Amino acid sequence: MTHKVFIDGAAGTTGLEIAERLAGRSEFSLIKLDDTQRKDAAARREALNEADVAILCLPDDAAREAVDLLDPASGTRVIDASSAHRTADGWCYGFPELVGSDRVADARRVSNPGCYPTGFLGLVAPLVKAGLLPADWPFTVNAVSGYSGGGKALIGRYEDGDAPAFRAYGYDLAHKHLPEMKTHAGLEHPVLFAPAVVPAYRGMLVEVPLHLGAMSTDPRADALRDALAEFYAGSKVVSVYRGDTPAELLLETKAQPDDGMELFVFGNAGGWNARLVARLDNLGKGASGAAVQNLNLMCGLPETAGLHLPNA
Ligand SMILES: NC(=O)C1=CN([C@@H]2O[C@H](COP(=O)(O)OP(=O)(O)OC[C@H]3O[C@@H](n4cnc5c(N)ncnc54)[C@H](OP(=O)(O)O)[C@@H]3O)[C@@H](O)[C@H]2O)C=CC1
Ligand SMILES: CC(=O)N[C@@H](CCC(=O)OP(=O)(O)O)C(=O)O
Repeated sequence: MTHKVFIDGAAGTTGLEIAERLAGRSEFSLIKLDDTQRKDAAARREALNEADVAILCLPDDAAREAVDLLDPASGTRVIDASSAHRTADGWCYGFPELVGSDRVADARRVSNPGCYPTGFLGLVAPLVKAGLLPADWPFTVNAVSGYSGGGKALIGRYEDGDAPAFRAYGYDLAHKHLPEMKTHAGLEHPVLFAPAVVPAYRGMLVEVPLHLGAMSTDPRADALRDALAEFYAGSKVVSVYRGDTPAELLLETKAQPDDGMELFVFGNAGGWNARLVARLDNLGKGASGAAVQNLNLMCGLPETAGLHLPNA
């Protein structure tokens, strides 16, 4: 069976990387709109309703509009890469390792996680669920992202303009990723989120520093690492680092696409402090790779087919 897929926003950063991952896969045929039609509501409506699966790679408002363009009787299933539906009723949060592959496979509406939340939730959600980290803890997230995380506009600023060496932002403390981090980790308080951008195209480090000794659950770093390793034991996408503590974690300026996510747990000798770190590609598990993983599941195909993974 060939699945008809329409990428709405196919000319954008996330859309192009999804098409690249689907190229050459005979299980899918892509519905394409040319440059004169790609923002035309009538053409998009037709393509959206013709598709078996529509993947929305659009700004939030345009993603909501795309959902409105769907005929209520349409059988089209949706994967939304935007942040429009990540905590919305009736949408499955498209993080199969956390919500269960079966739920994604059966869903009609799947909201792809944000790139930063993928790192944060990948680290924290299983540990809160296991009772190792308290749900009422005031979590902090420090993160750096490659500039493709900001889509075409930020890519233009870095590649055509005067690229800053380091760009910290989010000082309004109201980043759009806050609701999904709180909701899907099952937290009582919003996280304190400090994002930044570095002059590399792709890649991110998402770090959660923890004062373990001040927690009611009094966990140890080794126990957190063991719990994460057990939780992701069956995953081909998420892995937990078990080696010696590296002196540094690096993002490469010319990194290749990578759809995996590696989790690290570092702790000090006294057991008071820990740093949880996720290393991922914002366009891999943070966006396009995750969308293709979800698409595979929704179409009953091997979960990691077409992904940029060593053993896929
Ligand atoms: N980049 C990343 O790492 C990640 C992105 N996302 C999310 O994915 C979505 C897409 O992001 P990204 O690919 O980076 O963004 P881009 O800006 O690179 O691409 C968005 C595309 O949508 C097109 N577009 C805008 N409005 C409409 C419309 N009304 N109808 C049809 N097409 C439209 C744009 O057209 P034009 O080319 O003319 O501007 C552009 O091609 C966003 O919601 C983003 O937040 C999620 C996780 C990570
Ligand atoms: C570097 C950069 O600008 N990143 C984006 C997030 C990218 C992403 O995850 O997209 P969603 O917002 O759809 O989740 C930001 O901070 O707004």
